[in-house]
Amino acid sequence: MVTGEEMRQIDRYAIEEIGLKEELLMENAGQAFVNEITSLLDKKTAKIAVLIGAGNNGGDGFVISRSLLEKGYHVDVWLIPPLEKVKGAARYHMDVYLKSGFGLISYHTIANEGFMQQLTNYSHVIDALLGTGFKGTLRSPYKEIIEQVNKSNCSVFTVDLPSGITADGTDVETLMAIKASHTISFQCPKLSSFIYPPREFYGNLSIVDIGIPKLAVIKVSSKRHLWTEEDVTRTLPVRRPSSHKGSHGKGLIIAGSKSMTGAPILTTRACHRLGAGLVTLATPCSAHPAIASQLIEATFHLCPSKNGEIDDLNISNDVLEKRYDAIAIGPGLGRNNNGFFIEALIKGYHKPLIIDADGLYYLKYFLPGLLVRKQVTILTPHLGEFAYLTNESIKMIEKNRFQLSKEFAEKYGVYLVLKGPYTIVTTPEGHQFINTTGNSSLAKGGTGDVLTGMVLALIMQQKDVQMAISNATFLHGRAADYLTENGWNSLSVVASDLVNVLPQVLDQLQNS
Ligand SMILES: NC(=O)C1=CN([C@@H]2O[C@H](COP(=O)(O)OP(=O)(O)OC[C@H]3O[C@@H](n4cnc5c(N)ncnc54)[C@H](O)[C@@H]3O)[C@@H](O)[C@H]2O)[C@H](O)CC1
Ligand SMILES: [K+]
Repeated sequence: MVTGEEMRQIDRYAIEEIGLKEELLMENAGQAFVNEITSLLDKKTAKIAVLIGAGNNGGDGFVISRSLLEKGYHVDVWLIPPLEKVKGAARYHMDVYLKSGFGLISYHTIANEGFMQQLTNYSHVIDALLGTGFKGTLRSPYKEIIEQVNKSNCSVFTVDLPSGITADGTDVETLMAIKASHTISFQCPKLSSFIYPPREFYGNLSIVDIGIPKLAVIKVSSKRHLWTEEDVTRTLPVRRPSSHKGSHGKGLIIAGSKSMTGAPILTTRACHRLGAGLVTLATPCSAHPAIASQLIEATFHLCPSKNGEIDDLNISNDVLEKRYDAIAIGPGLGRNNNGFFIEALIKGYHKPLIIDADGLYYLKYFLPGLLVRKQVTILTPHLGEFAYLTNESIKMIEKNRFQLSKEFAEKYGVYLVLKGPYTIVTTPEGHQFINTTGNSSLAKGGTGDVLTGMVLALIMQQKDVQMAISNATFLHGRAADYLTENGWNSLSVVASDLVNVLPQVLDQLQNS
């Protein structure tokens, strides 16, 4: 996962330090693009317009056009800028294209509105207008061309990233960009392909290798990575036959209130489902009867309640440390008391602590306590909770999810799980791991409570905290995908469905 600048540095390193010629990389890019799309194009019926800009994205377009024409596809090349504006590697490939005996249409030979008419002759458009070199606001005639392509009935394949989208996805205000059905991106996914709303313009995304040596990527040391199924199957804890319930962790969940009894049930069930050995639920005595009838595997620690919510934990930190390997606090806690027991835990419980939901509401007043806390602390806010914690607007967070979560995690020395499509797990050192599972069925109450229970279960069974969190996040999203792929309508998935299909999801992974 790279920014535009990091991609440029990777390119430069491959070309200048390793000595791969840019023209070669461009040839590889064009050929890889064609290999990826031929299965989607019917050679007999497809009529393809390749729209070519002035930079190297356009250069790719010349390689793509030459390759498709050599394969017998019906292709028209539309060169948008005047010929003399095409430079460098793009110029090299334009010359190769022309000397291979193929022609081009210069956009400037037709009036602007004529182009709209022309588009009706094509079934497909290949967008090689702008790539990672795009910045600022779209200049003419690209703006008009993009509007017309989006209005046409053509199916659009876009080269590297949709024209009008920046690689970093920061300026999401005035989004005028190519709406692609497929994006074939080179070597590394760009940040904007995992940020909404830019992501919506990519359509189906495939990443193709264009022969850039891994050393070039490592040298630029981008600290953002996808957390893939391969990472999960490689790192998920495997049960040892000799294990016993004590070896899979004893967790405490502090959650629930008289008016919110479902959240602690979801969190506790999810924690059991993902293999925790022993789970105790600390909940106000006023909520206990309603919850206890639903949870047979859990034990309880009853807390004095005020306003139907936990008023005090009524247990000392050193007893907590002796009894529990980790604590998760927050689901359904309520916000009507002072939450001082959370501050006491931050200061005095020297083992891993997960703070979620209403726990984050109180945390806002105890943030300085995080600056001195040395032990593992995991925060799992959604966009709204993170906006509240940081006093930023949700829009601001959405535009700068990577940067803002990195700054927060590094400042407070916490693992930050910024939930949403493409949940980002950030470590205290600022490494970021992006989740790629899940769907809109997760956007409803209770799903966050389930994730909290899953994170608690795995951090007690895996040494590496980031891997445990990323695995929990992956499985959580994969449960939602499992449901929608097996007949559940995404509207009707409820949080407890996620918990119920975890065995199948684990089974699918371990047998994949
Ligand atoms: N390793 C790789 O990823 C490779 C990538 N390749 C392709 O190269 C482009 C990046 O090429 P670059 O020349 O840097 O820029 P672009 O082609 O994206 O665009 C520059 C071009 O666009 C004009 N421009 C910039 N901003 C605007 C604007 N707001 N409005 C209008 N026009 C604008 C600018 O003037 C330039 O003329 C990358 O995406 C890949 O597709 C290599 O081909 C192979 C290796
Ligand atoms: K493009």
